[in-house]
Parts: sequence; C-alpha cells; structure tokens
Amino acid sequence: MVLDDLGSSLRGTLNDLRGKSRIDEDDVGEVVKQIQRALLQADVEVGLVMELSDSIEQRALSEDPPAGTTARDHVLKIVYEELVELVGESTELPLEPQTIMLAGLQGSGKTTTAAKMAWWFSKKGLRPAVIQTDTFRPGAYDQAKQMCERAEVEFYGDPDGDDPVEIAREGMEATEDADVRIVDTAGRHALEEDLIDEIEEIEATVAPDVSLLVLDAAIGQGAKDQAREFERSVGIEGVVITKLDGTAKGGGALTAVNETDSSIAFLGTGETVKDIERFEPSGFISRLLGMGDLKQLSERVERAMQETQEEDDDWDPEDLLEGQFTLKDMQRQMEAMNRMGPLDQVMDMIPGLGGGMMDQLPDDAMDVTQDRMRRFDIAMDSMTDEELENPRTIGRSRVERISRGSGVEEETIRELLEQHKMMEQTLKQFQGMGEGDMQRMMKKFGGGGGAGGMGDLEELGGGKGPFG
Ligand SMILES: Nc1nc2c(ncn2[C@@H]2O[C@H](COP(=O)(O)OP(=O)(O)OP(=O)(O)O)[C@@H](O)[C@H]2O)c(=O)[nH]1
Repeated sequence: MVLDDLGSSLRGTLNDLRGKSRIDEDDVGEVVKQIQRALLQADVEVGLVMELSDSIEQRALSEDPPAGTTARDHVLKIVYEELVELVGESTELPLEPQTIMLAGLQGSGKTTTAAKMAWWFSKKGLRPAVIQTDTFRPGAYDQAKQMCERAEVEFYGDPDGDDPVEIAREGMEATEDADVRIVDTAGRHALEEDLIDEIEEIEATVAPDVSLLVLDAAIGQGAKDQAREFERSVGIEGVVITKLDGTAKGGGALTAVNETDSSIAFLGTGETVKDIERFEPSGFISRLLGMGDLKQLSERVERAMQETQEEDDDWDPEDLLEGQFTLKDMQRQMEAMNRMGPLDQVMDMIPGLGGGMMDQLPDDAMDVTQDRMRRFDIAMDSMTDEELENPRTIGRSRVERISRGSGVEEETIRELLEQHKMMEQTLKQFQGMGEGDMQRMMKKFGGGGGAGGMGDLEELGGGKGPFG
C-alpha cells in the first residue's frame, strides 16, 4: 500500500536513534533522506517532498524534545505530525441525509466505490441508494446492480436508457425514501469536453451536497491535472483513493489532494463491497509508520462481532469472559476473525504488530494462517456437540475418527486442540478483570511493541495521536 517503504525504512532509521538523548544534524539528515526517498518512490511530487522534508529537518533541529523524551520519540512525533499535515484532514461527511456525486476517469473505481460507500452508510444505520447514470460503458449497469445486491442496498438504473441526465433525474425521484443518495457517473479514458459537459448537467440535476473525485492509487502526476479540471467544472469536496490494496504507490493521488486543497474521504482496499475505510489521517499515518490503527481495528472488530452475533442469537462475546471456553466459542471467534478481513490488513492495524512484524514474516505466512483456520473449521464441523463442548475428551482414537470424517490431517487437529488450550488459558487471565484493567492491558500491549508502539505518541501528548 501507499508509502509502505517509508514505514519500513523509517523504522530502521528511527531505531538507530534509540538510546540517544541528543540528535545531531547527521542523524536528522539520515531520517530526512529516508523520507525523501520513500516519498519520491511513491510518486509524491518533488516540490511537496522538499517542503515536507525541510520542515521536518528544521523542526527536529530547532525544537527541544520535551523533558524525558528520547531523541527517537521526538523525531518520530515530528515526522508523524508532518505526514498527518501532508495528507490533510478527512473530508467532512456527516451521518445524515445527503446526495453524493462521484466523478472520475474510466476504470478509476467509481462504480465499485458507489456500492462500497452505500454499504458503509448502511452499516452506520442510514438508508442509502445508488443511482447509476453510466450509459457509456456496457456492463456498468449490471456491475452496479450486482454490487448493490451484495451490499443489500437500494439501486436505481436504466439498462435501456441512453440519457444519463434523464436517468439521474428519474433516479432522484425513484429513491425519494433513501437518506443518502450516491450518484455514479460515467468515466472516459481522458478528460474530454463532452464528459465534463455531461457531469455538469448531472450535477445541476441532482444538486449534490458533496462531489467526490475517485482516483486510482496507481495514478501518477496526472492526478493533479485531473483534480484541477474536475474542481473547476463541478467543484470537488473530497477524493476517494481506490486500489490501495495493490502495489500502487498512491503518491500521485496524495499530491493531487494537496494541490487542490481538497481532502480524502474514503480509501478503497479491495474488490468487495466491504473493502472500504473512512479516511482517518492520524490512524492512516500511524499504520504507515508501524504504529497501528486502533480506531479502524476496533471498528472492524465491532462490526465482525455484531455480524457473528446476528447469525447466532445465543452468542454474546461477553460470555467469553465468564465460564468455560469451548471449541464452539473458538469457532465463532474464528468466524468473527474471518469477517474482519484479510489477516495481514488486520495485523497492520495492531500497534506494535503492524509493519515491524509484517516485515519479518514470509509473504505467504498470512495465507498459511488463513488456510489453517479454514482447515480447523472443517475439522470442527466433523466433531460431535459433546466434543465441541468438552474438547478435553478428545483422545487419540477420536482424533483419528475426526480426521477420517473431515479429511483434515491428524496433525492439524492436534494443533487445533493445542490452540484451543492456549486461548482458554489466555482467557482465564482476563476473567474477572474489570474494564480499567483491560484498558491498561491494551495500553501496555500498544506501548510495548517493537518500533514505536502507540504508547510513544500518547506519552508525548501530541494531541494528534490516534486517540486524540
Ligand atoms: N483491488 C482493487 N480493485 C478495485 C478497487 N476499486 C475498484 N477496483 C476494481 O477496478 C476495476 C474498475 O472499477 P469500476 O468500479 O468498474 O470503475 P469505474 O470508475 O466505475 O469505471 P467506468 O465505469 O468505466 O468509468 C474493477 O475491476 C474493480 O473491481 C479497490 O479498492 N481495490
């Protein structure tokens, strides 16, 4: 994802500063060099890179670290604050009725984003609808309809219509009951005049409260011109950067945001309707620097728990803190984990685990883990209720039988039982703890991790930290 290299190279450099109480020009020079290299590689515009690195350099050398702060933490805080400043605020999108129009070049991800945003608003308790006005690309109608079905949100489009402005007008009438209307527009491969005319007409028809420009993270410096052009014709309140899950650099999009004084509203991180994140500058940069993003993580956990609970009325996650932890609990726990999304993305959000740890894992480590979880699941499906409730009764002959029944190797089943035992023991430690204890644990967990746990920033009291 964008600026990934910055995270890992910077962590190394900052670690070299560990233990130093003062930093000299050479130290700062090295940090600044790493930042410049990473930003330029990520396609951030040269002028912007220089501006940022000058500012970091000047602050790191002139500001005195607050008493008790190490040189490393001081520099980390400055880098963090300057990067947050670079990516800017998040686009204001209140959770209330509104019309949002999406614009952007062909293939940037508008249609996908429209459905994702609708899903996102629906999870926030609002009633969204997507209006598809793309009559230019064959297949756009079907794609949008399917995605909206998957997201379980209202959809309006006209597969036979050929006048986008007319469809937009009808769509606004047809979706009168919706709270949030998201209007998807057609893209072209370049910014042609008729595209601009069309978007201006749609804009006049739907009178959006917010217009967002959808930019592919892979776009380079061309992003700036696009952003300016759209800004001039319909006015852009914010940007959605898509495809951040890929190898895309993202710096072009960041530059465009900065140049046009707009801000980022959402990030697209995959092809399914759930792969969307509200942009949170501080969390985003924390994650980038390997400091985790607790806010995003807790949102995902909460959603996953809620969904698991919706499917299984009897289950209350709080029960985990009382009584026995059975294999059934573990299976539900795994379902909830699965719902949180790809493990590597989740790991990135955990302070102390993010970045630093990921760098040390082989690339396929996460796939192995997910595959293992799937096999555990299959094995558990072959167990009797009694075995699931009392895994300790599973001896060697039962392991053999479960293996035969499920096709999962005995070795894996033994690992599953081990894992259960470990989780059970861990939970025992939590049992009887009050909320305050839990928070202290979390804090300890965050502060203790390798290169720059969350605790670093909290203690510095930067006020802009992910908790701030
Ligand atoms: N990996 C990944 N793929 C994405 C993401 N967003 C969109 N895509 C893919 O990008 C391709 C283009 O996305 P669309 O939503 O069709 O783009 P569009 O801007 O509506 O395209 P036009 O209608 O032709 O203007 C599709 O194959 C999407 O699945 C993302 O965040 N990550």
